[in-house]
Amino acid sequence: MSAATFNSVSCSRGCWWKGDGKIWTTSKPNGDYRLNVKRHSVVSPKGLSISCSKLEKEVRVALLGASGYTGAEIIRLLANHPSFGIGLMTADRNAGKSIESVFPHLVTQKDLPTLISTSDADFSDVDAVFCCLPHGTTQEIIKGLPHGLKIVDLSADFRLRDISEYEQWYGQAHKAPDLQEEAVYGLTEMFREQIKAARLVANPGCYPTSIQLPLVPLIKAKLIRDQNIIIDAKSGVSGAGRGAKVSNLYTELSEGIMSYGVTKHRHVPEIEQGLSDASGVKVTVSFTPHLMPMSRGMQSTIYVEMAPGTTVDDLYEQLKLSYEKEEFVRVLEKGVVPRTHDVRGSNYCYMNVFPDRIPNRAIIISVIDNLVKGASGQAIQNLNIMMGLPENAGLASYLPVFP
Ligand SMILES: NC(=O)C1=CN([C@@H]2O[C@H](COP(=O)(O)OP(=O)(O)OC[C@H]3O[C@@H](n4cnc5c(N)ncnc54)[C@H](OP(=O)(O)O)[C@@H]3O)[C@@H](O)[C@H]2O)C=CC1
Ligand SMILES: CC(=O)N[C@@H](CCC(=O)OP(=O)(O)O)C(=O)O
Repeated sequence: MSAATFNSVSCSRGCWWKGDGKIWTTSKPNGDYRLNVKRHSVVSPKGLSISCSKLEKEVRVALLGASGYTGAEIIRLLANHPSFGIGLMTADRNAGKSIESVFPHLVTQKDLPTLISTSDADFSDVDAVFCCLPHGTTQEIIKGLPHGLKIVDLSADFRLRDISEYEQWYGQAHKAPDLQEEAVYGLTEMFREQIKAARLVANPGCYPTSIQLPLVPLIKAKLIRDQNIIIDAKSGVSGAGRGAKVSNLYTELSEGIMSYGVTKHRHVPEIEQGLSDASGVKVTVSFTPHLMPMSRGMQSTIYVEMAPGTTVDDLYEQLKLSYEKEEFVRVLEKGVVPRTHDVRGSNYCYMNVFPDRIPNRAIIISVIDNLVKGASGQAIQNLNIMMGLPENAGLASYLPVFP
């Protein structure tokens, strides 16, 4: 016998509920209670484990890839979110486990659903999806989701407008070109208006976030030359995800620095897409990422040529002006060096600009936490906007963790 064969039950609080096994309503005031039924253990109304709880979090989100680093970070950040509750969590190798068995630091997060395989997920009870799956797996999964859901995809699968460029840099054909056309690039501070109306937001990569935030306003204002931009960037190892790789072993990483993806990192086309849009002509950059012996954090040090007659003070004032109303982007006092330590665990980007010793050149330093502003924090910022909530909901209370 399944839950659908009866239509009225009472819960442990003693209130009566009506329903069909899937959707339940109660006569409780304002309908702000949710009935919790363990559907898989249903034998009869008598055998049901039934309780109801006050519905404080009215937006139900699904978390695909909850057993990865960005998934865990979304769970951590949502603990303080006033409106987003997690209704569904998926995993691959970890399907069938509880979240605290995968991430013991989340043991205090009670009432989270058991991790299930993405292919077993039922989306009928959720309003929105955070997709934290590896790139290359995401297009087909998102294509199969019910149309009414708001989706923020943290992977790179919908970031490049030109699908031939996706194929060139990611080594496989795009599997959802129609969806690519409707996807909105989720660099929040730049595309807020488009994000409001979006159904699918492509959350930016961590390096592109730390690089575009300082460069886009300066290029738009024509204060720097849009050519000969050199970007030297460094990331904590969590940027590579939780999957085991020899190159990410402690012995390989500790007490050393490693450049990787030299001249061919897949974030190049994403960075160049954003900078070219800002400039109006094709921009190419020299970009070299480095793996640092730290778990999280990202710094981009960017060398630029200033436009004729422009000073470093002009660049500084433009950045100040561009971000004066932004909560999560801070242009530090003149001369103060941004440090990854100062944004760790928070959704902030800190930046500053310095004169180079070579005339007409400037050095920009931008730092973020790759897992927060570079991934899960910006994803929540975007879903807040998509759901018509305050943009800082659930994010403002996270101060950086220092040291
Ligand atoms: N880490 C970072 O700093 C950033 C990451 N991103 C992007 O966000 C996405 C998630 O990254 P991250 O959390 O670091 O990655 P992880 O490798 O830590 O986690 C990946 C998640 O996806 C699940 N998974 C893996 N393969 C499949 C599959 N074939 N089908 C269904 N589920 C699968 C894993 O399940 P299980 O572990 O149970 O096998 C896990 O839950 C990636 O696209 C990444 O590029 C974006 C910005 C920054
Ligand atoms: C240290 C490290 O390996 N970092 C990742 C970037 C993480 C990121 O921004 O992610 P996606 O584009 O994958 O979403 C890399 O270089 O591929």
